[in-house]
Amino acid sequence: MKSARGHTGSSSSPILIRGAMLLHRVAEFAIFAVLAIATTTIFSNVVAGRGGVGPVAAESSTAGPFADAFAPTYIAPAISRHARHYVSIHTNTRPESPGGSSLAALAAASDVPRLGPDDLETLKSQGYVVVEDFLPSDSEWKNSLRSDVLQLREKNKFKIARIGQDSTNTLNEEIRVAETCFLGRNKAELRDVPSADRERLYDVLDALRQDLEDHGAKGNKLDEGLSEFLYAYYPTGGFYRRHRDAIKGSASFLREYSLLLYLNDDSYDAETDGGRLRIHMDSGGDFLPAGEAPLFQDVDACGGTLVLFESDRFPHEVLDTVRERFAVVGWYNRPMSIGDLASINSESGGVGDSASDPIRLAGLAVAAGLVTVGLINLLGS
Ligand SMILES: O=C(O)CCC(=O)C(=O)O
Ligand SMILES: [Fe+2]
Repeated sequence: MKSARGHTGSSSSPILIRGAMLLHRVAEFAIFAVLAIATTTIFSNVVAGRGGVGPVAAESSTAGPFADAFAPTYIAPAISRHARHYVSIHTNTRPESPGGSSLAALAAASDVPRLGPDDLETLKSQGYVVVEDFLPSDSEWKNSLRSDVLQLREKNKFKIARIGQDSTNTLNEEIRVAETCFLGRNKAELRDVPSADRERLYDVLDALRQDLEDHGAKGNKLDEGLSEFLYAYYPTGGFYRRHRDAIKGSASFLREYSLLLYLNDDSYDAETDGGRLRIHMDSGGDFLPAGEAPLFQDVDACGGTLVLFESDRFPHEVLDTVRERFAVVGWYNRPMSIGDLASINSESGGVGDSASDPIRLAGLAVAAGLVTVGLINLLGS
């Protein structure tokens, strides 16, 4: 017995010790991983200004060879040039978020337009939804937001829009001719031009985020601080050629839903004024694959129309404008995970407009460093 116990003891003890050591290292790594996520979150929030609606991030994705497999899971409508295939009926009194949310009361109280159950269902089933008259045509507020755009342009708050991610963020006037102004509740650059209408816009964007989070197809949490919103102004002769909003391997891949809310005035007529949004449904990325027939849906950029789509599914473009064109553009992002961190750092860098890039990248680098140290500890001894 004794010798058996002794025998057992002498061979199992190293196993136990190794097991304990391994557990210790796994725990160590877990702590590093948590620290890494916390660091990333803190940096995201610092950069985003921590308001409901954060500023930030790279503008839309860029041209480049298409790498990802793209397999639509729905049958798109027949090729369309100037027809809207889907029009969601909007009533001026939007129902509250079906599941109810902490924002529902606020939304109802301040007359914030919301998505209806049908809109959410359509988004879920086809990956995009076009909601005409999300802001009713007689909405004074829509006109006030357009005035806000003009006011911010006058105060030089708009920049010539760039394309691409971070360090590759380039001015390419063959791809895009537009001006943008990043938005966010705590955006320092906008503090000297306050606007109650813009504050209301943030409420609407927050409420939409809540609806998407509660009832969207993707089922992921949407990160308040990482969401990105901007005003886009296209002069006459403006456009934005075919592109994707979410590119694998870059921080734009955190984008779950793209949002467009048009602010054009009631006399806008897509037939004569141009500037339609074209949503592509072929199997390509930034380009239509050779030999494949074009398949797309055009959306008139009528003031008050809201468009939402899954960011990683639909290449899209803005057709040439014949008159100035106004839009709110945005992306609802999911929180960043360790997996994202690894893939973002191994490829083209983090999210960020040119001003916030270095900070964000430093944050990502610290976070990545912590993960690496954790890994080294785990593998090392
Ligand atoms: O203005 C629009 O309709 C689309 C803009 C867009 O696709 C973008 O900024 O990524
Ligand atoms: Fe886009």
